[in-house]
Amino acid sequence: MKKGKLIVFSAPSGAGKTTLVRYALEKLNNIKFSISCTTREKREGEEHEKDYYFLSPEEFKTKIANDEFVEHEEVYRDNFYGTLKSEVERITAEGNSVIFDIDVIGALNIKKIYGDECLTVFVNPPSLDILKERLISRNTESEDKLKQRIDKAGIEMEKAKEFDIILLNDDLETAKQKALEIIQDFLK
Ligand SMILES: Nc1nc2c(ncn2[C@@H]2O[C@H](COP(=O)(O)OP(=O)(O)O)[C@@H](O)[C@H]2O)c(=O)[nH]1
Ligand SMILES: Nc1ncnc2c1ncn2[C@@H]1O[C@H](COP(=O)(O)OP(=O)(O)O)[C@@H](O)[C@H]1O
Repeated sequence: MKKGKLIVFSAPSGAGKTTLVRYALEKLNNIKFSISCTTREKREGEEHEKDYYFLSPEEFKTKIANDEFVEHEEVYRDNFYGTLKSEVERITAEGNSVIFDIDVIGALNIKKIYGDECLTVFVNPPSLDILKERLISRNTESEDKLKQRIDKAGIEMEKAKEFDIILLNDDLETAKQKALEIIQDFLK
């Protein structure tokens, strides 16, 4: 059986990585989503064990103590996120490749661990103003959470050059097709 590879999509909040990752998962059957753990509250429409493993801070800390994470971080104030070793093992053991939707630091850490077996894709918004508009129109964040995400975006965008590929998400259809091409090319 061919060993699975790792594809990491990353971007500032609101750039469109979740939209692109969901599209790729719909279209390609040899990639599976790495479900992360998080301590943030569940948004409307999200499901436990599908979008995230929604954990209490205590449950999250236990997993850190038991060394269950490949990487983990406090991405936003008081909100922890982490990739489980068991997710990567489960998916690659089935012969599938893993697709991640994680933050910029997490992405670069995964790349350090897995090297050439891993492709990092930075989803670039056309501009910071458009990023803000998308986040506002998604309508999922309080004023405070929105500000945290926007404040972090500039620093995250400076890291784009450390990624294997930068994917511009301006016209959504074009970006979706480009995302499929990038993944299929890497998995060839
Ligand atoms: N390092 C790391 N970041 C993660 C993980 N899971 C999700 N994230 C990132 O955490 C950030 C916040 O995610 P989320 O709360 O879903 O908000 P959104 O980006 O605004 O949709 C995003 O950049 C996610 O990609 C993970 O396992 N590890
Ligand atoms: N190319 C695009 N043009 C317009 N809106 C977009 C585009 N890509 C994504 N969006 C919208 O922008 C918002 C943020 O996208 P999302 O995938 O949640 O971003 P992220 O996961 O990076 O935080 C969502 O409401 C999504 O529908």
